[in-house]
Formats: sequence, C-alpha cells, structure tokens
Amino acid sequence: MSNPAAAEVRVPTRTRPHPRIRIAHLGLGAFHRAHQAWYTELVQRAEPGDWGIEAFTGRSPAQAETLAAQDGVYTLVVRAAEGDTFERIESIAAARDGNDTERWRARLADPDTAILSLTITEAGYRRGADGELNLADADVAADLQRLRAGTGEGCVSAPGRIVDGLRARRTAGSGPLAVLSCDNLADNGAVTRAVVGALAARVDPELAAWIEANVSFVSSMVDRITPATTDADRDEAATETGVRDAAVIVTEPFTEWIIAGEFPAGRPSWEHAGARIVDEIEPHERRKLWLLNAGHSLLAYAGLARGHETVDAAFADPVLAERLETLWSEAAAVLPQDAEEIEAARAALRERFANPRIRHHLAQIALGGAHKLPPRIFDVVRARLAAGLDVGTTAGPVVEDWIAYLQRPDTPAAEWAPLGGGVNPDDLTVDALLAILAPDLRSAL
Ligand SMILES: NC(=O)c1ccc[n+]([C@@H]2O[C@H](COP(=O)([O-])OP(=O)(O)OC[C@H]3O[C@@H](n4cnc5c(N)ncnc54)[C@H](O)[C@@H]3O)[C@@H](O)[C@H]2O)c1
Ligand SMILES: O=P(O)(O)OC[C@@H](O)[C@@H](O)[C@H](O)[C@H](O)CO
Repeated sequence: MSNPAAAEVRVPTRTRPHPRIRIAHLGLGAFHRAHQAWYTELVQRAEPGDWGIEAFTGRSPAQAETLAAQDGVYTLVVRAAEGDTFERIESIAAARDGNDTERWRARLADPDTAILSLTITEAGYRRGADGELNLADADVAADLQRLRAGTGEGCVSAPGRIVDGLRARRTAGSGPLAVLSCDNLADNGAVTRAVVGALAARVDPELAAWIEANVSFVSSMVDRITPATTDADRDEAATETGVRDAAVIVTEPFTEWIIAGEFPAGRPSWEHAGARIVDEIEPHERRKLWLLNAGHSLLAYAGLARGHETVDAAFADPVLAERLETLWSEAAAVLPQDAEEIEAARAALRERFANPRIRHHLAQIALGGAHKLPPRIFDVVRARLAAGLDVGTTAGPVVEDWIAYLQRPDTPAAEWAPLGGGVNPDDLTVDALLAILAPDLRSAL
C-alpha cells in the first residue's frame, strides 16, 4: 500500500523475538539477503526460535552498520515483470563488521554455531590460475604471518579469517561444524576445503588435521538474480510500504538452492522452504554455471561493447540473443541433463533475462572475469574436447570481448591484477591471456 508520509518515520522492526544464533555468515552482501537469509526466514516463520544468523561483512563495515541500525531486519522486494511484492526478513539476528575479530572468533567458538556459510565472491577464495590457494597474494601472505604469530588479529582474506575462526573453535572445544559455500564456483565445497586446508597446514599441521576431522565442506548451487540496490529502489520501496528501509534488497521471483554434503551439527529444514538436498552437486552446478552464468558473462562483455547497460537491454539485441542461443547449444551438448530439462532451463532463462524491471547492470557482472571465465567458459570448452567435440564458436569471441573490456578506460585497474604484471595492456591477445589462465586451451581457442 502506498503511504509516502509514513515512509519518513517508520523503519523495519522485528515481529518475532530474536532467534538463537546457529549460523555464522561471511559476506553480508545483497545475495545473502535475497537467498540464504530468505530460505532461513521461511524456516523461522514455520518454526520460530532457532537458526538465527550472525552475518559478517567481507570487506567494508558499511552494510553491517546499515543493517545493525535496523536490528538486522530489512525488506526484500521480489520484482516480477508484472509488479513487486514485499517481504520482511528477520532471520539475521546480528550484523557485524568482518574486521571485528573478537566477535568473529566468539561466534565460531560458540558451541551453538552449527554452520558457517559464505558469499565472498569468486575472487574471495584467493585461488591462483592453477586453482590452488594463491600464497603469492599479498593479503594471504600477510594473514599467514599473522596466524603463525598466534594472534590472527587483523586477518583480511576470507581463508585467513576462516582459519582464525576455526582455530578459536578448536581451542574452545566446541566440536564439528559445516562450512557451506554459496558462491558461483564449480564444486565450491571442495574449493573451500582446499584453500582453508592449504592455509591451515602452513599455520599448524595439527590445526589442519583437526579441521579435516571436524569440519565438513558443503557444496551448493545457488541461483537468484540479485542486482545491487539503487537509491531509486529504496525510494520506491518506502513509497509502497510506508517503511523507510536503508537496507532494501531487490531480487527476482525465481530462486533455486541445491545442497550436497554433511552438516555434523545440524541444519535448518531448508528443504521445507524449497531447497533440494542431493547426493551429487556437479550436474546442477554445471547446468547453472554453463547456461545462466556463462550467458551473463557473454552478455556483459559483448553488451558493453555494443553500448548496452543492463541484461534485459543486451538480451533484446538480436545479435547478442543469437550468440547466446549458440553458446547455450554448445554447452547443452556436454550437459548431463536430458534435452527436455535443458530446454526448460533455457526457456526460464529467456524469461528471466528479459525481465525489464530487474535492472542488472552489465558492469557489475563484468567484474572479476579472471575468476568467472574459467568455470563459466573454459570448463565448457574442456568438456567439449573431452567428449570428442570441437571447441565451439562462442568461447573465443567471449574471451576477445573480455579483452576489449579490460582495455576500456573505465574498467577498474583491479581487473588486471589476476593477470600479473607481465602483460602489456595494449597488445593483450587471447593466446597471452590463455597462457596465464588456461594454458591447456592455448592451442584450442
Ligand atoms: N547477486 C547475485 O545475483 C548472485 C547470485 C548467485 C550467487 N551469487 C554469489 O554471491 C556473491 C556475492 O554477490 P552479492 O550480490 O552479494 O555481491 P555484493 O557486492 O552485494 O556483496 C559481496 C559480498 O562479498 C564480500 N566480498 C567481496 N570481495 C570479497 C573478498 N575478496 N573476500 C571476502 N569477501 C568479499 C563483500 O564484503 C560483500 O559482503 C557473488 O560473487 C556470487 O558468487 C550472487
Ligand atoms: O554474482 P557474480 O559476480 O558471481 O556474477 C554475476 C552474475 O552472473 C550472477 O550473480 C548471477 O546473477 C547469479 O549467479 C544468478 O543466480
């Protein structure tokens, strides 16, 4: 209901008592609040009292400060092509600055804590081109020194913070827990295990052995398109709900969560909210990464080059829509699902990408290409070659478009960092790029 006058005075407030905190989350961004916190909210509405989340920011404290000022409560705007619906989300019991080491350790050391979930971006796992923990990363190297010195105070990388927190849990004798990755990476649980294990082994082999014996690393496929919130989104929500909410999140109606792994200290009944618990994650991850995310990356780089700003605008461009369909067909040839299931996923994506009311900026999707292209584009090429197929016609042009994006004057300098210092921006070639990120594909693409 529209109520602009009240919008200036009311803020979101809690309608249920604070739940007992059982989940620690690292990466308090938009996606966590549209996805895992929403599933957990549905569980809490049915069974109040348990499974509260204490969420920590990954880098800047800003999101924690905004949310903490509202006692963790915020409005989720579910934006369909036809209109918006508004949901109050109360599952986050506490929002914290990730730099608050004392609070972080206390949360991980608390025997109530059963799960540490993550949305730290692909880059946050600090892997090098070989897929292993990048020990040459300056933050990782500094965190290793801090952890070896015994304090761990001031760790900045996600692997550093996780090792520090798990050490606190071991010292407290608080028993096993699950680490649950919710980032767009293939086999994200195994990736998390590898980077955490590699760092822990260099800090203290006994800690690494404890982690191996007590911590399960759960994989999940996550899907819900959630763009960065704008001032216009906040103003519209205030007008419609009568609540002035600085922490509004806008998301699409579609949502999917598929989870595989053990939760040794328990978990919420997320399946009652629509999540699926499976034995094998890989087919689901591939479908999502190779259709949705690969499609997003194609539209981002080619769309920016053709003057588009958002996904729906790029998708409405017939040239790009045709390239996208070809990319999907090339991926479909090496996906394990049957033709009917793949066509259903493609049909849903056509509708989702065309939603004109989700203003998903290509510039946001374009960020982090060095970490996004390997699972989204290169792995498809590898699968095609392994199946005796050709490389297809779409991967090479995506890499060329990415190079053009890297060379744009408005591209953040940080986008070059994963390529190392040895590349000349003016004459970066597909071959030079593959030599760094995917040497096995040099002669193929
Ligand atoms: N937004 C989506 O549509 C969507 C959908 C599926 C999955 N995801 C996953 O969630 C991630 C976050 O997306 P978002 O929309 O919340 O982005 P966001 O920009 O709103 O938030 C990013 C979060 O990650 C943290 N972070 C960023 N870099 C980090 C680093 N190097 N180390 C540790 N933490 C870091 C930030 O502090 C912040 O909490 C994505 O990268 C992706 O892996 C997002
Ligand atoms: O969130 P990122 O940065 O990994 O990638 C941008 C988008 O491709 C991605 O967020 C999708 O919107 C999402 O994966 C949909 O579920």
